[in-house]
Amino acid sequence: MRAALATIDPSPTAHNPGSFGQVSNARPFIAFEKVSVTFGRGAKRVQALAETSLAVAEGDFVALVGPSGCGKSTLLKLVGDLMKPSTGYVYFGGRELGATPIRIGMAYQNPTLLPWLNIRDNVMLPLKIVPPFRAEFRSKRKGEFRDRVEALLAQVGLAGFGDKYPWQLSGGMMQRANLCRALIHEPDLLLLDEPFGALDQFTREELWQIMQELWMTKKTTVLLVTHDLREAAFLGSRICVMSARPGRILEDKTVTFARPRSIEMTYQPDFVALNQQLRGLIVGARGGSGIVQAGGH
Ligand SMILES: Nc1ncnc2c1ncn2[C@@H]1O[C@H](COP(=O)(O)OP(=O)(O)OP(=O)(O)O)[C@@H](O)[C@H]1O
Repeated sequence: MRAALATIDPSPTAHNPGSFGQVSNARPFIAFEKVSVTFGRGAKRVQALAETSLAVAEGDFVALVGPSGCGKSTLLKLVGDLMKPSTGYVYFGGRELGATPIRIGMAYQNPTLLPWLNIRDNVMLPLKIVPPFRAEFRSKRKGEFRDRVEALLAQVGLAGFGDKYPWQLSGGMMQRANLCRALIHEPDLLLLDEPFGALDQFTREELWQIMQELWMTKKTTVLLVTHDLREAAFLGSRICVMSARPGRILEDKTVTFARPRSIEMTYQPDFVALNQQLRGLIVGARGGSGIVQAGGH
């Protein structure tokens, strides 16, 4: 195990073009250094991720896109410490993952709210579990922590819904509550794995705007996995396009559209052009069949 981050070569290489495009020589907040992941052995061996390096600055919003099965979720699992790389290292704040406590918030496609808790208690759950909040949970749960939950619920348009139970909410409302729960403990890093994938288009676009506002106010570092190229370009400050399995980062694009971004903006020519460019990269990565998953322009 390596304790601290050796210098990662910040220059793009032929093997991994442009993957450090945005990051200076400064120590990155999150770094994947030559990580690869292989599952199984022998005939059942599957290489999910080819040797991949990626540096993420604090406050970045990085969207990961790429063909199905290319290893996007695997990258999130690595940084979430849910699995170890077969080769390479993952660093947080310059030290190998695990050496420094990291607070992580997660939201996936299906909101995992506990059905026996009301929305307020669901959102408050991380404060009960995660240090340093848990030490003060008993004394603050009816005061400061409750106020914090109510403020966050109001920010996502759920004021007055704290007493409701998950089954009393629509899918979009549950996902808003899910985002609140992912953010209530002020995570260092927010991991989003297709969190809006199951929603209808209008609800999804509403949630993009809410997510953008949350990110702009909280400045949390975010890694988002999505199949929706409009979503990636609306939310991301960077978009990393991955190759087909075994995935690696083919292209690392900085998205410079001014914020706050509006839904109308996504129909403007420069936004559409970016989407087409991304789509072309993914079609190429898939072998040029022209069929891209839902959401691509
Ligand atoms: N535990 C596992 N055992 C064996 N293979 C696995 C395991 N987990 C993932 N894989 C394989 O690794 C590859 C990458 O999976 P991953 O979920 O990271 O892809 P993805 O890009 O997120 O896919 P999608 O876009 O379809 O959600 C896939 O081919 C998957 O089948």
